[in-house]
Amino acid sequence: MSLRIPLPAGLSRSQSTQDLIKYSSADAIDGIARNPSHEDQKKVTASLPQNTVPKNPITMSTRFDTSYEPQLRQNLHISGLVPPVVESHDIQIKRCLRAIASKKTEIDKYIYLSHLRNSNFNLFYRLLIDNMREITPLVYTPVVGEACENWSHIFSEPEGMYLSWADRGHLSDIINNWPEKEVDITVVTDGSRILGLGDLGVGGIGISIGKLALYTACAGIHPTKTLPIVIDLGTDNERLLNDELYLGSKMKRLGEKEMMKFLDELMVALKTRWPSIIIQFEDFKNPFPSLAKYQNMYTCFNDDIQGTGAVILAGVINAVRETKIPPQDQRLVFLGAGSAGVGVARQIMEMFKKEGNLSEDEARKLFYLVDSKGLVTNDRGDKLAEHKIVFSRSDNNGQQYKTLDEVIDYVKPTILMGLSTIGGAFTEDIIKKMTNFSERPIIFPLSNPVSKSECTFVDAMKHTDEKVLFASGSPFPNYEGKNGKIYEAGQGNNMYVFPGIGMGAIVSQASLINQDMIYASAEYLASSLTPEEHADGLLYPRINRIREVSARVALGVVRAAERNHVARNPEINGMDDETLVEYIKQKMYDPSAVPTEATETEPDMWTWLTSKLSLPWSHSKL
Ligand SMILES: NC(=O)C1=CN([C@@H]2O[C@H](COP(=O)(O)OP(=O)(O)OC[C@H]3O[C@@H](n4cnc5c(N)ncnc54)[C@H](O)[C@@H]3O)[C@@H](O)[C@H]2O)C=CC1
Ligand SMILES: CC(=O)C(=O)O
Ligand SMILES: [Mg+2]
Repeated sequence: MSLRIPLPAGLSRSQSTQDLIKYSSADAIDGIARNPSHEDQKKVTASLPQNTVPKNPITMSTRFDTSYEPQLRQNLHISGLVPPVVESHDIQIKRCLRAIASKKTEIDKYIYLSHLRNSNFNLFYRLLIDNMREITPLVYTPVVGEACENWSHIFSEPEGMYLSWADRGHLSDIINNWPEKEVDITVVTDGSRILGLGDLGVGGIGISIGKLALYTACAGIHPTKTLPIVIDLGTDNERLLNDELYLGSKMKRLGEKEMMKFLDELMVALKTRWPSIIIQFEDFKNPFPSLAKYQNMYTCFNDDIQGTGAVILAGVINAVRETKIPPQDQRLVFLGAGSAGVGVARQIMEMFKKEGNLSEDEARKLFYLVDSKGLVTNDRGDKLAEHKIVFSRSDNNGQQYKTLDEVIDYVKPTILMGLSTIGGAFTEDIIKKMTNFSERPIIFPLSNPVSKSECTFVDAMKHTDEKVLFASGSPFPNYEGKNGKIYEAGQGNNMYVFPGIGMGAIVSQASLINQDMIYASAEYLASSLTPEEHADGLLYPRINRIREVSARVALGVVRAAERNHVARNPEINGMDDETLVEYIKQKMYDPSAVPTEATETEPDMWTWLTSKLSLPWSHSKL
């Protein structure tokens, strides 16, 4: 039985890795995707609706780019306010890279990059898109974790909205304070479980900002159309409560009831101001109630349950194929039975049902979930949280398995997943044991940031004699094998799907984001690897191709939205895959697409200054 998922129509597997790296050029992206003739390509583009090509207006925070020609500077009234040289983004990026290299700590690099984003987001995104592998870890996991932990100490500009319990009853008015007229997508966290770092209170806004930066870099959602939000319902983090610099409300975290009340009001406020807004829930300690309540009412999804489920499903599809063991003969142990663990287990179970022709019950029996109390069983004596019940075992003959070691000996798994927040939990002994149960053990330590990863890439490679099929939540450096071969660690992080899910929902104007759309994101991701990536043993595409990959994921999401009758954009009716993917790409923000001349309506310096003074921060459009 083959698990190979067919490529979406038009996706070529024939391009070289070198080509892929040049994805920032529109021609290169097209070449990778379809390898069309130039004439074919023109036909596709000509058939697109005329308003597709996005405008990229000069905004307050792109106003002082040194790439502007003298005439444009005059029109913008910025002559003399920028150094005289006119230089390309490439040259400016060299300066940025030098500046980053000169910073002594990673958090200093993070701070520098935040300032760059706020002072010239076109340059920031050019830098990020062209250097995904190097810069992503500085704006996302792992460094964003450190930033969130220290948020109240490094804070200098708002960059998003802080909504507190004291604001309830007025959330609509407060949402109206956001200076941008159009918002396509928001990431909302309550800061209660940031990566594997626990309750970081309002510092959690760093994760909303980081996720949205990736929406822009990976899927081309315009930066001004993204809105990071943290809801501040207190914190149980004593360090923060005792810190005079803490920026949030100094009170104990409120309970589930208050949170739902607050979210009810927030959802209405967001939808009232921006009726088509996509809402992504992120890093809630208990995200199940909000997903259950809102998923059929709003265009929303939960990244930790659904995004993670989809991205790991994609990696597992590719890894299971390598093991040559059919789904019905796989056995999976999950360390961690929280939102991510259960979300991932659910998605893989769906795939096993489909690909292995298994009933729900047969598929479910392949999964063994372990939480802080041991193997999740019906008779272990505690009241199980609702989300765990579906995977709770009843075949343990009254025996309770308390440690991961015991569970491994009992289950003899072929697949080991880590979503536990326990760094180093996959010991040498455990990794070695995995080689007894499968020639190619699948070991995915997925907890973030790196310090919480259940094992390192080096350990997984060494202790399995380089046989492991590996993916981690945070990036690991390459590993040089015994024969000098260089192995790359797969990054099983929801960043491979959430940008495409969001973009797909925006492009299709989806009224809802349902399971079929989430599952499609995994299928299209799994099938997006090039032959070279397969040959190199990768489970995920190389990260420098992520913009191309996100367009493919978005295509899958749009197709699923259409199948499920939740797509509302009449422009996409009847488009074939080739035209649709072109349409998606043309919607993508390109940081280099700046106008060469400003219109006469550009304000002079005085108007600019007054508008800047009256606005909370500098991203506002003129
Ligand atoms: N790679 C990725 O894309 C993603 C990774 N994650 C990571 O997964 C981790 C968990 O996230 P959530 O499930 O949302 O958190 P959660 O708090 O809902 O779940 C954590 C789970 O780990 C279990 N656990 C805690 N200590 C344990 C111990 N000593 N032994 C065994 N189990 C233990 C808990 O009982 C719970 O079931 C975090 O580190 C997060 O960063 C989450 C989402 C996406
Ligand atoms: C990646 C992510 O969403 C998390 O670690 O929570
Ligand atoms: Mg998360």
